[in-house]
Amino acid sequence: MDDLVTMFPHLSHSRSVTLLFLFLTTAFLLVGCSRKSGAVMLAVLRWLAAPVLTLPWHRASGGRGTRRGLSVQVTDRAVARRALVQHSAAFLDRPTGAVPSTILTRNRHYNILSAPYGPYWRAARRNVATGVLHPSQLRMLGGTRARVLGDLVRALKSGAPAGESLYFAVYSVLAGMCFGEDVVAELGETRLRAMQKFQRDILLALPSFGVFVRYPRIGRFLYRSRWHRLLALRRQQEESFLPLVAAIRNRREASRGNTTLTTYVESLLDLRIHEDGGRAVTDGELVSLISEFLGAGTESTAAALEWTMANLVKSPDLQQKLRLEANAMACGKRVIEEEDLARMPYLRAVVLESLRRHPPVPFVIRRVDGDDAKKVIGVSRLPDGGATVNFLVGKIGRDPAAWSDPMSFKPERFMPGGEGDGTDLTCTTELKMMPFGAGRRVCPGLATAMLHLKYFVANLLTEFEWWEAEDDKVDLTEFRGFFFTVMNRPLQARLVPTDAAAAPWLSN
Ligand code: HEM
Repeated sequence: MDDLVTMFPHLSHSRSVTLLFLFLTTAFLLVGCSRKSGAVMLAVLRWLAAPVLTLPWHRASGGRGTRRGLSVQVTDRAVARRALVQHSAAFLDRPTGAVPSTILTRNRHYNILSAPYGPYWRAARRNVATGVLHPSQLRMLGGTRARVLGDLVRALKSGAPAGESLYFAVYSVLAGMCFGEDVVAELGETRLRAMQKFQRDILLALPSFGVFVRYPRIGRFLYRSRWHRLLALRRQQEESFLPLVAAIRNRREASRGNTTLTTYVESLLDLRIHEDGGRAVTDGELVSLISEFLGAGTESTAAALEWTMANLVKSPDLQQKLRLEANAMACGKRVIEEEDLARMPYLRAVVLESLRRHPPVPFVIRRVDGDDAKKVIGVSRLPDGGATVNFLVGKIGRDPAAWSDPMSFKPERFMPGGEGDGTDLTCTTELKMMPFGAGRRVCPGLATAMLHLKYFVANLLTEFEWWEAEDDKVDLTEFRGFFFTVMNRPLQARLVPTDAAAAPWLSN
């Protein structure tokens, strides 16, 4: 039954939905509610879906975008920039059901990713971008990063699997930024790991919940066990996060004025939506915003970190070149910190090449309507309710017109004089790759992600030599999840400590 989720990606068209509803009701009445009825209904729905998905919409012009059904796919860099940057006002909303929180809360509690363009989105986005993700705040988090790096290095030295350990490290840093170091310390590693696990469970289960957004009225009756699972997962989120929020709320009065560092939860408690009567963020929104911060921030950054380390394992010569740069920076220091990273051009090149070659978020998606959008995507009319435009991030970053030998991993292309020299990740001046999206809804975590990627890669290379395991070769095959592109098999590597004496702080 899972393929129903992908079968009806665009059934928002009013006629299709009416037709679907009539058929479904008839089928339901005919076959009754027995378990076997599911298979019959699936066949009916499949049959019903076929003509809807093959509506003869014409091809989009203005690049190599092709238009199928009610969806436009853009692979051309110029079209992507024209749409997302130059005509950003027409490309502001994401389609309902394309983002996790919309699905999990059935459109009831928005976070930044799922919010339609408007006062709530503006306030929530400004809060995170000028608050916890702002470079001035990141600078104050050196202690959190060093604590997590220490735990990570210890785990790797004791033989913990590389891929899984990288994910937990990224999650731990973000949890520190979200709740504060003291709350995370009180939680302890076991509970933090449990929180990360259920966040992952949600991500894996989400694709199967899309039916409840598309069929809000009948979905819960047709897919009863899925419905109960969705409610249970959301309840688990609330039971996990809200007690932490309450603890922070009680505690912060005491520390008010004593610290310049504001955690994400504290900033959310202070947030007011001025254009909406000055209201505070509701508990439902709080849970969705926290879940987004931990989920979107971890899965994307950790996937990129894993891809980067995997490519370095595959290319010992590149790894050694980067290690020399890192060692020169580490010289006599406990850890390579933020200010050092800015002086490591090859490190930046390696991370950028990894994001170009393996962007963790495979597409950027928008719901569009109106004349401006029509002009940009090159169509004369749009169906009722607009169209979905899908910018294929991976293809754009591998465009042979922009990148020589685009499938190869060559960090040198981002060094001075290379074709990627000066690449603008926000795509404001030029769009050559767009791993963080573009335009007004570009990822607000860009600077944070780049800092964490560079920080972990640099320090992990000074700590270890990363070799391919004899019996478990690194496999660079991609697994396309619903929201993220990750390694098909988690990274395994043979780690050789470079010099235990160089890191005496780890023996604490
Ligand atoms: C390597 C790491 C990351 C990658 C590749 C990535 C990628 C993306 C992409 C492609 C988008 C969609 C942009 C668009 O539609 O134009 C996005 C949006 C978003 N990202 Fe990230 N992201 C990363 C890290 C983070 C981090 C660390 C956070 C926060 C902790 C974060 C929070 C968000 C949020 C809140 C949005 C929604 C923005 C909006 O709708 O206004 N991301 N990200």
